[in-house]
Amino acid sequence: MKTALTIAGSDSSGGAGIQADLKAMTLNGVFAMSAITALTAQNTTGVTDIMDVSPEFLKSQLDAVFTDIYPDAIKIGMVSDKDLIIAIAEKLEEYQAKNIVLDPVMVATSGSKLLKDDAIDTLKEKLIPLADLITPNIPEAEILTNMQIKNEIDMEVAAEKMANELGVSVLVKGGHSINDANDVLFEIDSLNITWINGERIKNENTHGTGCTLSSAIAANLAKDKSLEESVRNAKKYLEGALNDGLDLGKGRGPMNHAFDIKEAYKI
Ligand SMILES: Nc1ncnc2c1ncn2[C@@H]1O[C@H](COP(=O)(O)OP(=O)(O)OP(=O)(O)O)[C@@H](O)[C@H]1O
Ligand SMILES: Cc1ncc(CO)c(N)n1
Repeated sequence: MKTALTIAGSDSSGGAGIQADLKAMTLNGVFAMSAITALTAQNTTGVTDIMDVSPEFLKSQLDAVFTDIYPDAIKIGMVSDKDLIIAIAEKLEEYQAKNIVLDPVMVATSGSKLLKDDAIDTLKEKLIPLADLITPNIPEAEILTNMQIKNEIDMEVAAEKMANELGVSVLVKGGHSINDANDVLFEIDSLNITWINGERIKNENTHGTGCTLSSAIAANLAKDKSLEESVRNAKKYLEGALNDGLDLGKGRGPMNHAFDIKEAYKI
C-alpha cells in the first residue's frame, strides 16, 4: 500500500485540517499518517483558540514517521509560526522528501486567521521552494503575488508569476471567490497552463474543501499518477464529497469524506 503524510493543524470539528486530510487520504486509497503542527479549538462557525506544538516536538514526529514508514507523498497545511516552518523545511531536506503538496493556509473558511503575518516570508523563502505543488485560493494567491485577482485571466497570470518566482507548480483555486469550481494549473516542468474545471455544486457546506483537495492530490501522487491526473482525480473526489449534501453544524459545515467507501477499496 502506498503511504502519505499530512503535516497540518488539528480541527476539533473534524471537517478541515488533519482530520480532513486523514479521511481524504484514506478514501483515496493510501495509508495516511500525520505530524501535527497545532491544535485548534474550532467548529463550523470559527476558531476560538490555537495551541502550536514546539518546533522540537514537530521534529520528533517527523523523525518518527520518516525513519519507519517513509511517506510516498506529503501534504502540508496550516503552519502558523516561522520556527515551525523552518523545522519542517529542515526535516524534509534531511529525509529527501518527495511529492510535496503545500496548501498555503492563511485564513479558515469561517474567516479566522491561521498564519502569523511575519511567517509569510519564511513560508515563501524556506518551504514553498521544497514543494512540487502549491494550492492557494484567491486571497492567498493575492498575498503571494502582491496583485489583485478579479477574473480568470488574472488567475492565470498569478499562477505563472508564482511558478516563476517560487520555482514550483501552482494550482490557483477559483473556489468561492471567482467561480465556484474552476481551478488553473501551471506546471513548472512543461510550462503548461491547464484549466481543471469542476461541476459547481450548490452546497454552502464547504468547510475544509482546500484541505481535502490538497490531501487527495497528495494521495494520487503517492500512487504514481501524474500531477494533472492527480488534480483531476482529487477534484472528482471533492465533488463527490460535496455532492453528498451533508449538513452539520451552525456555520459552513463539513463534507462527507466517506461518501463512497466502496470505490476507495474497490469492494
Ligand atoms: N460549490 C462548489 N462546487 C464544487 N467545487 C467547489 C465549490 N466550492 C469550492 N470548490 C472547489 O473546492 C476546491 C477548494 O477551493 P477553495 O477556493 O474553496 O479553497 P480554500 O478556500 O482553500 O478552502 P478552505 O475553505 O478549506 O480554506 C477547489 O477545487 C474549488 O474549485
Ligand atoms: C486546522 C485547520 N487547517 C486548515 C483550515 C482551512 O480550512 C482550517 N479551518 N483548520
